[in-house]
Amino acid sequence: MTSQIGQTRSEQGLSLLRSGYLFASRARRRAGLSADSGCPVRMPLLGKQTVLVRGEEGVKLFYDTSRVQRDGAMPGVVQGPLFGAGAVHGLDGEAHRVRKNQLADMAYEDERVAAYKPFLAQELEDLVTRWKDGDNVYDSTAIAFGRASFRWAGIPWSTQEMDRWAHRMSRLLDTFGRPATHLVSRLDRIALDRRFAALIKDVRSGKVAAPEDSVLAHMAGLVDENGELVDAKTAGIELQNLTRPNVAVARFAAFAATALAEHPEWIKRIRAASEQRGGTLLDVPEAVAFAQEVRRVYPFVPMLPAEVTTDTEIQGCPVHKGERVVLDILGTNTDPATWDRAATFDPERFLGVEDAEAIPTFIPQGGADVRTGHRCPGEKIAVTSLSAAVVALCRPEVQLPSDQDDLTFSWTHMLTRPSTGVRVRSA
Ligand code: HEM
Repeated sequence: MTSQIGQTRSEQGLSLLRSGYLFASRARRRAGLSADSGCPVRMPLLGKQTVLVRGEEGVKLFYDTSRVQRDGAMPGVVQGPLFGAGAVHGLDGEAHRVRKNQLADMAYEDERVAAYKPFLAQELEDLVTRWKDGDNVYDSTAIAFGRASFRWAGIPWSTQEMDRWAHRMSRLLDTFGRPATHLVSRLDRIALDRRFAALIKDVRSGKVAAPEDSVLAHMAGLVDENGELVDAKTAGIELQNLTRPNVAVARFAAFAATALAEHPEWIKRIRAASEQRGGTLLDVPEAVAFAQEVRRVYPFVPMLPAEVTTDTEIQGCPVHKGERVVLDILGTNTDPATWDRAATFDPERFLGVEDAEAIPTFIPQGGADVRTGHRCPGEKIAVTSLSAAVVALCRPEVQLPSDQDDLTFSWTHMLTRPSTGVRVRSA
């Protein structure tokens, strides 16, 4: 542990907009620290004193509910379009515990994940066939993951309707939070909220039959901390929060395609391991390790904000009640203090690791505990989707690109991805 603290006195909002994923390392440098320093940095950010933290100590502070809260911490420009108004992400205390447990029961329990796998495998098998006409990994896996999620959730839509909503969900991720496209994300959010609220109302009125014990049936019956049914709009938003983020795994799938193109030795290994298991797409250990390494080093969620509720300190840096603490997600996943050859892409590091979620500094989908904190309940589903897509991309008939347009992406643009979506074709 160190007591060195970085400090910047000028407002850093513009730097956040300009620097994207490089913001945290630039902030450390600007404060006189090295880019990969583990020391906290204090700065004014978007009009509020903020302490930027990373690593194990940072995770401990950020997830300590006796010292921080989420309510009001996420800028509205992100919270509204991305998660939806009143979603679990912004709740605290008992309201959060009760809502979160109902969602984790759906997404985190092994039986629910097992129930998802056949839908996913079917969609990806069909996708490899569709790749004969040429497509891109991002758009095509977004549709495949969307269809698999909606079917898993028991949503009784036609394939065309599933594709329409999966497309709007993936467009949300490409457009929210940017002045030029913000309106598109608002319109998609309004349309999605209306469609999902109508579905919940139809289930509640008996007009639509939700399969017994399905995710849809449980979300239609979502209750608050007083045991009261939550309103249809909020229940619809949480049903989206159990399906939309799986569509978002398409971003990691696009990054995985670039990583495979750059590490062809892993294509051979993953293909052989799948063939040894009869050609399955599911649970291939080499593909799971590859997926974990993609989640560790490729840029997706950059940082998370929370508000400090009591005077405290981190590594000798005072943090005052009412100030903001920002957890550097990417900087924690690649923190040289805890990761060997932190900047090197090496899936080998995850081979034989039984429970990657237990690594305190591996937080691509948040840290600490799923049931008691805000950690994402969808990690098992995300890793299932991503690793199966990795196996599909390693099939002998699949051709990955070598064009730089497909293999590069901006580090200053949030959310980033290769702009082509990574073109793909199967023979
Ligand atoms: C690309 C894949 C995904 C990424 C990068 C991701 C990332 C995250 C992150 C960073 C958080 C916030 C953690 C925190 O605030 O401490 C979160 C929360 C959440 N995620 Fe995910 N997630 C993904 C996939 C999923 C999936 C597949 C599901 C559901 C099946 C899901 C459902 C949720 C829910 C419901 C929350 C709110 C948890 C809470 O506030 O208590 N996510 N996710």
